[in-house]
Amino acid sequence: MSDDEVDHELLDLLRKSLGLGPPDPSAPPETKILENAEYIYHNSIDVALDMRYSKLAAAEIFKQMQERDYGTKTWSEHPLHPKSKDENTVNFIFTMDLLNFSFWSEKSEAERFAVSYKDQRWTGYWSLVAVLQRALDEDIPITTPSFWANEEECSEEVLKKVFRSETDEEIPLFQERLKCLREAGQIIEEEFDSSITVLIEDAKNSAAGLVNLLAERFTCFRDEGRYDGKKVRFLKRAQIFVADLWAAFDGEGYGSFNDIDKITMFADYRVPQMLHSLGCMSFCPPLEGKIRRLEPIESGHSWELQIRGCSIWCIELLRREILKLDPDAKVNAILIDFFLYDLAKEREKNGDEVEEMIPHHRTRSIWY
Ligand SMILES: Nc1nc2c(c(CN[C@H]3C=C[C@H](O)[C@@H]3O)cn2[C@@H]2O[C@H](COP(=O)(O)O)[C@@H](O)[C@H]2O)c(=O)[nH]1
Repeated sequence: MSDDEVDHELLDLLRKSLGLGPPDPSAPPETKILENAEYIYHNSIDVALDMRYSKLAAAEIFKQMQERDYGTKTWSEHPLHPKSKDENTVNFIFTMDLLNFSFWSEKSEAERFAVSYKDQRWTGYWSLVAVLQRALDEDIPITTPSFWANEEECSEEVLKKVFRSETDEEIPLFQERLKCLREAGQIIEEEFDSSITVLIEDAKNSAAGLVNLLAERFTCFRDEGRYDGKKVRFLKRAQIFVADLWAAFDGEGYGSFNDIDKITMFADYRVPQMLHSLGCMSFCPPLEGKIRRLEPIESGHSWELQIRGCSIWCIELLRREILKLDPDAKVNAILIDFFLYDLAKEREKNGDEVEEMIPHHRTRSIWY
């Protein structure tokens, strides 16, 4: 019996013993991600959050977001993000967030995987966006699910060309990315009429519902762990897919969700680094030492789960603090997260303060 089935079995027993009926199918969907993050935070001994710095950071973040008029429209202003409000952008975003993981390299800045596109050299997340845009320019239908499932047309050789690098280093986890494409292509063809918009429509405008649907039907989106024996969900790429849709479509059309504020921060490796540099999050000496020595932390390790869970909870605290400053603030976990990611990349680009920042933690996985 899988963990899931055990959980359901126990829940059913508990319901019966309390004289409760079966779960109400009409109840709004929940992801349990924020609840799990709070659980991790309250049971963390190696990662801590600092309330004073979090209050200061919340005020500063809110001030800068207002000064920059930071909102959903910012998403489309990024040079590489698609601008059209149509199905092509839906497909682009799905492909992007299917593969939106693990860009960090052990090599130097000059030797790491990099993509040259539109006269610029892109690394990290932006190298993936550049790869997709370049492939489309070269008439390779890289954002079409039926293409991914077709091993003749979408051969490993074609994908090597799609993901070709300016350097000798190939994109990290190339084989895992290929598997994600194959799995997603097959499932979308078999269960969603080969259409990502059908998948979105199945969630009936619920952000939480769409996140749960992705986690349920695609193993490559099932980003979960076990902390202190309890199953915890992060679902980072499923959540950022919904968030990217919402931002790209400015909350309309395919980006229209009636519960978008149920989406939490995306537990990646860049935003926790920002939270540390803002003084909001700190690590016990052995963990901090491991991070500073760039030593790998294995996926699922307690330290990794604490970093991810406490980061999600920290952004929730920042969100609550901002709403205390201004109850009408148009701010949610998504926009705070996006803002902190963009701020991290701005700092990296300007080269300022980067030395002082702690390195990001090194976990190699397909989850983020
Ligand atoms: N929490 C969070 N994680 C994010 C993003 C983004 C990009 N989102 C764009 C969309 C809207 C925003 O305005 C951004 O322009 C990528 N990542 C994650 O970071 C890592 C890549 O880091 P680096 O190697 O340095 O590029 C990798 O785990 C990737 O999955 C985000 O927004 N939030």
